[in-house]
Amino acid sequence: MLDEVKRIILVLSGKGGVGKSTVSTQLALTLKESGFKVGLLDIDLCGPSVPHILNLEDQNVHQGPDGWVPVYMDSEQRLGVMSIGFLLKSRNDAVVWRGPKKTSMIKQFLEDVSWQELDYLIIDTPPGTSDEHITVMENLRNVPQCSAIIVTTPQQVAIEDVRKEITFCRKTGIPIFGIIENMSGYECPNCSECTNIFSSGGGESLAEISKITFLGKVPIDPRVGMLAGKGQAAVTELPDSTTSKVFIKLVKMLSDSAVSNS
Ligand SMILES: Nc1ncnc2c1ncn2[C@@H]1O[C@H](COP(=O)(O)OP(=O)(O)OP(=O)(O)O)[C@@H](O)[C@H]1O
Ligand code: SF4
Repeated sequence: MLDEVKRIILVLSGKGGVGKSTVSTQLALTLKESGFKVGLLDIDLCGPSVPHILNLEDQNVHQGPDGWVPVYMDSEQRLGVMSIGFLLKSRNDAVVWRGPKKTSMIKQFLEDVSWQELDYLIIDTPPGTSDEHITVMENLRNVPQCSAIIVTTPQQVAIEDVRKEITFCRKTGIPIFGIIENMSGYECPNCSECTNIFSSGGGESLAEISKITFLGKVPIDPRVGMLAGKGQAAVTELPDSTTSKVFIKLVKMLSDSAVSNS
């Protein structure tokens, strides 16, 4: 049930492993820490990693009178989470469904979760442009205040896939809020020096060429990798890190754009 959701952000990536779930979870946690009411919906049916990242793997969802009740991260219920992972017996259970079954599962995820009132619903999608994306786009096309954040790494191969993602959003009519470049250089946990091990700036230049807002560069930071599995936010655990600053800025950009749209 999306009637009480003020704003939906789809998190997309052209390739797997670029840090889409890390961005989705850190964005959701930063929004929660900034005082918003947030939902995080993981529709990566073949590799749901959100329950693991948020340390919620032993949790189950149950049916309430108004639909599935999300798993809450906190007693004040400021961050609710729903993932196919909660419905699988083990993290290693693969979901081998064909198109129609996947489509109906995603529709249920979009329609039957009892989110209550939310400022933001973050949707973590699988990589690429699959059946899941088409179903989500078809169902959200007419929802006001729905936009996409595209996650990429700086390398050329990832950038090529992002171009396809941009075309997909433009064809399906979902506005792109911006592009975020993850794994952009390596931030040393000791002295915070950032070294560009690979190329850097590919996402930024693609954003410029495509006239899309660039949302920032998140470096490879081993400490951020270690937050996965603990459910902790970079903004609270690593407040001085570049990652924390990028997410605080992103939340401000989202809030400012909500004000300018209203
Ligand atoms: N900025 C970062 N610094 C350090 N480690 C990171 C960073 N971003 C992601 N990682 C690590 O990289 C791995 C892949 O990240 P993540 O699961 O977020 O990618 P993904 O794009 O969602 O992958 P998939 O689509 O295959 O599920 C994880 O182990 C994660 O902890
Ligand atoms: S970046 Fe600085 S602290 Fe990190 S390994 Fe190099 S010299 Fe040492």
